[in-house]
Order: sequence, then C-alpha cells, then structure tokens
Amino acid sequence: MSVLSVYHESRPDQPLKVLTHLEDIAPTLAQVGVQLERWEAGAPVAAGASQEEVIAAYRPQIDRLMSERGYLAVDVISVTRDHPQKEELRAKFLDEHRHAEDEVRFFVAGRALFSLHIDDMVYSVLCEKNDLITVPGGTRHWFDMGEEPHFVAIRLFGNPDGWVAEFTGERIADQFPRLDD
Ligand SMILES: CSCCC(=O)/C(O)=C/O
Ligand SMILES: [Fe+2]
Ligand code: NI
Repeated sequence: MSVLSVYHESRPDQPLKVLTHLEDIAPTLAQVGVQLERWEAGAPVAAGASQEEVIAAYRPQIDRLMSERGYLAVDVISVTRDHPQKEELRAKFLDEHRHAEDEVRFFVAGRALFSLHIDDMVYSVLCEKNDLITVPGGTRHWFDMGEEPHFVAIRLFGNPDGWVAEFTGERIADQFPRLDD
C-alpha cells in the first residue's frame, strides 16, 4: 500500500495528513508538481533478473515514456539485504539532494520511502511495487531504502550520464521518520 505523509518542515513528529489511497495521494502530490501513477506489471520478472531482463519486461512502457518526455537514459537499481554496499548506498541517498532533471522511478518490486522537501513542507511517499513517481528537476529530496533493503527500480534520466546529484548539505533526513519507523 502506498502512503503519503505530509509534514511542515518544523514538525517532523507530527504529520498534518496521512493518505493511503492513490485517488487521494495522486492529486495531493499533483498540487506540488509531483506525479504518482501505477503501471500494470509487464511480463513477470523473476527474482534475480538481470538489468536487461527487467528493461525487456517493461520495454513498451519505457519506450513510451522516453519518447513522450524525452528521457535519454535508463538503468535498473536493485538492492537487497545481502547487497555488499547497502549501508553506503543507504547513506548516500539519505543525504538531501536535488537533480537538475526529473527523478523518474518505477518500482518493479519491493518498497522504499521518498521524502520531498518542497517550500517549507515535506511530502514522504512510501512507494511500492508498480508505483511510478516523477519528481520535477530541482526538487530537494532524500530516499530511504531501510536497514534491510528490498527493491528493484527502473530509473529514467533526462541526462545522458544517468544519476547526477547536487547535495544540499542539510541533515534534515535525520529528523524525519525512516522507512522502518
Ligand atoms: C528508487 S531509485 C534509487 C534512489 C535514487 O536514484 C535517488 O535519486 C534517490 O533520491
Ligand atoms: Fe534522487
Ligand atoms: Ni522480491
């Protein structure tokens, strides 16, 4: 179940709103320029599938999005509890950052928490399998995969070099609930 918790940046202990239905979450996020959609699963993807197999399973959806929105690169990120760099990866994405281009992520499996820092509000979106999230370029955000990560996500980039981020240096993620809280 996808969940949206909305906070004022000064009150990480007290969400102003918690929404659990896509019909409520999507319009709330749309008001701040963020899109949350659900894609029907493509061909089934086996556990341990390669990046090429995951992309092949969702090829029609990926091609459509790339041609409609002009994205230039695609990759697959897969992190599970036995990933040798899970702590480093978790720490990297927990640092508040922004990308010059849209952040477009489709969850093939598993779940993780995106927190979007827009004006003086924080929108924490628990994304799960079949969710497609599009965050406008320039949006401050962080991402928590949890202590025991389990997700596979397709990433689409408007930048031919793929993942490039500018870290804000703010420790705001430390104040807000994590995936496992
Ligand atoms: C779900 S994709 C992994 C995280 C990532 O690419 C990112 O930019 C998080 O903010
Ligand atoms: Fe990001
Ligand atoms: Ni799985």
